[in-house]
Amino acid sequence: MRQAEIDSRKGGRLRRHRNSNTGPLPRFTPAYAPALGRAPMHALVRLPDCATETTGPITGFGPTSDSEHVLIHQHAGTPIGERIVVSGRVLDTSGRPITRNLVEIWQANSAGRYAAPADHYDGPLDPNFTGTGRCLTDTDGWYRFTTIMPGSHRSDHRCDAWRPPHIHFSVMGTTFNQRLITQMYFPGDPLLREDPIVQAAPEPQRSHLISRLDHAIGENGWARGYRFDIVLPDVPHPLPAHRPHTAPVSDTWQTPPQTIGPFFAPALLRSHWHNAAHDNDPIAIELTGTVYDGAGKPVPHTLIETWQPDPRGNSNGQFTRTSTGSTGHYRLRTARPRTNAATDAAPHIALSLFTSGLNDRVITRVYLADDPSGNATDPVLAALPADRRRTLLAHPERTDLTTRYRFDIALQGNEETVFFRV
Ligand SMILES: O=C(O)c1ccc(O)c(O)c1
Repeated sequence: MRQAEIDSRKGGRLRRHRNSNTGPLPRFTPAYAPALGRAPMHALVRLPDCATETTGPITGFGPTSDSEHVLIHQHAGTPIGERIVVSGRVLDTSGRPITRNLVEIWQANSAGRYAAPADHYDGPLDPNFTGTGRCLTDTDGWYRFTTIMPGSHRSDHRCDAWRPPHIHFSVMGTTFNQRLITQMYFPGDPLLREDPIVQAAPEPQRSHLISRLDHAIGENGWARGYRFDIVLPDVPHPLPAHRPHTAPVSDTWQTPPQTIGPFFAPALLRSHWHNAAHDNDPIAIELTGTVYDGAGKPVPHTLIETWQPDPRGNSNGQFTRTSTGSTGHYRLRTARPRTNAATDAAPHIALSLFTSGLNDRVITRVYLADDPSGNATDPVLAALPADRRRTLLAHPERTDLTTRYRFDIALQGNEETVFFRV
């Protein structure tokens, strides 16, 4: 199909989106091809502030070693490329530093190739570069990585399109609401103007995706420095006595999300993170399902994270992270959700889904279908039309060892899952 034809079909779909007054999803962009089959068509449903989404995993899974922020020392030899230091502060819009918070990055090597099995671009791999790093912010919200300048990646969606060199950033934030995945770009890059992922972010936020050359951050004669600050939305803070360190910034300073893309696995996944329950926990449940696109096809390389606060209302809840891998299917293990002292909601699990084609994550809730009396009291379920309410129910499938629930997620189509705005 010719590009003009593709664009006009996409345009038609987008117009229908607008006319039906249901969407599109914020930051939907038809020029970013996988968005077409994946961006939900229904408007996001506003969630009331509730303990589930206003608590969070705080540091998530902390780094296991100090060297994880130096990406050029992870192998026996030195990776090929220009050395750079990337550093900045993580703040909220009140100017409060987000401290001891997990920042994770991943990027292509200097030839534009990711060391991820899902990347089939034929640029050379560098045996000395994985391109993944992690660190915790310090007490002023600073993070710092030493890496190499990424090359431009050939887009899978158009053979004549090259992504501007970029570094993917994942920041846990202090609550489920604040969780952010974005991308950092480099100043003066002519590819920025034509990249549909960058362009999907509205100005003035778009310019906050572009780092600043900063010699104070680099190391004289050894590495160039780039400054990239990340501003998360303000949320009720778990530490009310905490004093702002900088002046508050306006909401338009918030760092916009950017797609996770398909190549996050080496950076974000560890083999045990899909399991938040103890091995012999009698109340653990398994949650399994498939993520579907609008054509009913499974969606591979999708990141799923779940969160449920401790039922006593403190912040030691359960967090899981897993992916749909190459099959589109996911499996995780967590505690059976219980009634939470701090909410009037029926037991449920909060779930975020990040995938290529979506510049922002989508958020949903998992309720258990075998708790009809509890679900009948839930104000969020009650506010939904009956035919959409059922998309939030996980169905039990008994096994010998544990209770397994099935929760399929449809990004589009007749059974489109209800997605929320927080
Ligand atoms: O969604 C994608 O296909 C895609 C590919 C490569 C990237 O670097 C990226 O950010 C997204």
